Amino acid sequence: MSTQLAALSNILSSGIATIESKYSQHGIPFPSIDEPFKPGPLDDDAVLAETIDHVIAAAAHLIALVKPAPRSVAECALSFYLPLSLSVVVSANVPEILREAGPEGLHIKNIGDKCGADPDKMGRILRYLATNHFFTEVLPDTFAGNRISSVLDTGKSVATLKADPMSKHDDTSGLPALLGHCTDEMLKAAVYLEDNTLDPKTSASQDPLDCPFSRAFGRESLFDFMEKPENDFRKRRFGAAMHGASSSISSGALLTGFDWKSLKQDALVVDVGGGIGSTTLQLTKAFHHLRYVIQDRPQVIPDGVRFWEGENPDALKSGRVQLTAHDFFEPQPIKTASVFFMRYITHDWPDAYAKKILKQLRIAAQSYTKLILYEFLVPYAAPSNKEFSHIPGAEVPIPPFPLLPNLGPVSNVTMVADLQMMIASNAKERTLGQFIDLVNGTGWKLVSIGRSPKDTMALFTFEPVEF
Ligand SMILES: C[S@@+](CC[C@H](N)C(=O)[O-])C[C@H]1O[C@@H](n2cnc3c(N)ncnc32)[C@H](O)[C@@H]1O
Repeated sequence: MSTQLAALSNILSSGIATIESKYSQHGIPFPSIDEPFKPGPLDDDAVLAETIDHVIAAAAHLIALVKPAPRSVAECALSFYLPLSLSVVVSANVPEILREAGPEGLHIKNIGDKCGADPDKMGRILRYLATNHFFTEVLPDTFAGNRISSVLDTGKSVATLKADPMSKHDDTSGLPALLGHCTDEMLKAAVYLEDNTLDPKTSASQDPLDCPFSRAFGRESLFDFMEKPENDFRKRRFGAAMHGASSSISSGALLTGFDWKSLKQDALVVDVGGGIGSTTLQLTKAFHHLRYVIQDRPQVIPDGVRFWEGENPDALKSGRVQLTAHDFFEPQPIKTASVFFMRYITHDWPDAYAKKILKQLRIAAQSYTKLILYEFLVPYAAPSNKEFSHIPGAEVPIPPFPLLPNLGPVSNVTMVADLQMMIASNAKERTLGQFIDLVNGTGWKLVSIGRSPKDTMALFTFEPVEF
């Protein structure tokens, strides 16, 4: 019987061999960390995606085994410096400054001059990031961008960013915006996690305002907070961050987890709480025969119009895509939807509130209407007890020994999204059992779960039932 160390070593060596052979079969080199990130021809290769997940899980498992436990704790206790350092460099436009400097990089004196920060302090922050493979220290005190830092780059010139800082995140990938949202308002709220979890006044509360965000910023929702005039930059950044969230993870399950082609010509898809419409944009690119309505709070609609005017103005002009204000706690005015779709909505609300949203949609549904939720599905770190194995898509393959059933840190995006929801609104990402509990009594029944390699989210399809 193989030891854990030997089994992990085998997963790593066979995984690396598979990765190298896949790349050599396609006649392309494995991407260098010194080159900017670019989507590649193998990005949708399912075998490669699974192999990479196993390699990541094995490498993390190996580190957990071999690193002395006191060192694990001490390093973890100080790991908050990583997002904090990234926050500094993104706000100071360092990824753009270093892109303009090219592969030779720039000395910290010049970086400091260009971003108006003390060179010594900026250099120390950059060295910590380079030590963790964000950026490269090409010569002592001289830094260049690399593959990881390239995704923190808005793609705009430094001059443009300085001339119009409010628009920094408009028309970008949204990943620098996602980083900014997480390391600004969310990180400032997250430091209250311990106080909120252990305070008997808030510990068991389901009130969205009894959350760490309220402790940090006052008793108002994240959305009300964003809509204050002084938070206009944060609101625009949040819209872009949601777009970044879609581009950072494959949307495989969105497109393949439900048979969108089976919907009739001009069937209506309503993206409820659709934000600026970044998910609808992906659907419109893939499914031309459908009509789409994006509903959100009135304050969000102008940002949505601006987004569509940049991305696909014809869709608005032709009426194939419409943006309308609607409060999803109020009766749903559209009664002919083929699909009520929601991404990142149930995760924003504790069960009692999310149930109200689902009930309003059920009241407006026809017998043919489907409810589709595109959300994270929290995987247990324990083996499945097969409770829901009758639902297509509920079970996933068991990874090789000794990897955790949820592949450990491969599931971290889902795990931290769950904590992020606890911070923002006392809400949650849900396990499958928690989704079943959520829809119980709302008139919807889960009929399938669509998943796709590389997509950390799942597409849940529900059909109406009596309630
Ligand atoms: C996490 S964002 C998700 C946006 C979009 N579904 C996406 O995935 O890009 C949550 C959205 O819910 C909207 N929202 C919050 N409260 C709402 C309400 N009562 N009625 C309608 N939309 C609401 C917010 O404005 C925000 O756009």
